Amino acid sequence: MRESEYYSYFVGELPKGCQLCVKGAKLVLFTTGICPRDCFYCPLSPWRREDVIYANERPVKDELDILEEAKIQEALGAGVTGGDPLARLERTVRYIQLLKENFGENFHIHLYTTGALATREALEKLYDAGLDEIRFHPDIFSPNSKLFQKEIENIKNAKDFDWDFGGEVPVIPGGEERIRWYAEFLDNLGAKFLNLNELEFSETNLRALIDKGFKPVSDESSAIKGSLDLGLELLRWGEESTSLSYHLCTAKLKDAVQLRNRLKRMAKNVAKPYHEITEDGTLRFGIAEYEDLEELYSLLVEEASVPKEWLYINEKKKRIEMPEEVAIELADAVEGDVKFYIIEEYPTWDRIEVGRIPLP
Ligand SMILES: C[S@@+](CC[C@H](N)C(=O)[O-])C[C@H]1O[C@@H](n2cnc3c(N)ncnc32)[C@H](O)[C@@H]1O
Ligand code: SF4
Repeated sequence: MRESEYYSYFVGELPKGCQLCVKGAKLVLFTTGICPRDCFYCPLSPWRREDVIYANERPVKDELDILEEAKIQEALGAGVTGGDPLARLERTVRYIQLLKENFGENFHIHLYTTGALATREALEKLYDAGLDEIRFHPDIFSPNSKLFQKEIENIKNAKDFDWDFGGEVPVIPGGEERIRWYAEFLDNLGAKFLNLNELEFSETNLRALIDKGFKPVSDESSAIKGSLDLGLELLRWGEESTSLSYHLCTAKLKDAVQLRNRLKRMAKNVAKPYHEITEDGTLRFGIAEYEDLEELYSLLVEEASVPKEWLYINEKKKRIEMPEEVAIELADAVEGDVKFYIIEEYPTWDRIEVGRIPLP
């Protein structure tokens, strides 16, 4: 077992999908929130459990939204996710074709599924559309359920196609026997890898996790205590006992490496002349807030002589955006009720604000 340079651990080689993901080069294509399962650890928010479509954070109204987002990210591939993308099979197949048609054969596409809907016919359609890699997440922690039996039967179909296939499950403390069973099942089937995810809480699943006795690692982390250590133990076991590759993907990898790298790729394509791109891939700039934006704009252009190309009236957020240095200077010079701030935002479609410093 080795530690990667991205705070994760592996045995053998990282699946191609992971290699591109850590670089922030995988578009996250969420083709539906519909899912045949109801895992107690499901991290999806209620509005993501509907039949909604997103390319990263961008809601998809038509196919152009997907292409636009992939271009902004300079994506080299996509991870197709959900819900269960197979719950809307025709749509998922169409999007895989669309990405391959527009970005070429080498645009690497992997897909996550429960396996519940992965009939031979469904897999054939995905394979014919160009899917490169498929990851199964059956309900291994509820082995007596009917759905689980069906998932396991379906997964056996994956070996008949010339793609990379494997498993991906969260490491639930106490679930080691089940994970070992799944690793052996995949190994006997001739699968390539088993990915293990450090268990994380979200607003949605926190209650259920606490009720089962799980606890967060610390106030700063979304990881659950005991999951990482168990994952490491499973990798050591897997290295000895199976010929699969393993990747233990940590909460820290997702937050500190994958997200940061994706933001950096996107920032350079969305930054306006008044934005500074920070080391974390966020956009930093100044803003002025005032009730009459037209009046404020005239004041800045005519009296303070700020070049127009440095100013942007953001009607939606009711503010004027500008370079940080200009806001600092103006905060000193302009009197009255205008409020100046330095802002840090993600370069994502939803432009989440991650920092706000008021200027005196
Ligand atoms: C976010 S899901 C997306 C696809 C699909 N909904 C699923 O669960 O397979 C991708 C992977 O995340 C993992 N996962 C699910 N819930 C998790 C949680 N609370 N913490 C960490 N990983 C989780 C599973 O291993 C799953 O294969
Ligand atoms: S399979 Fe994924 S989307 Fe479906 S309930 Fe489980 S965690 Fe949620």
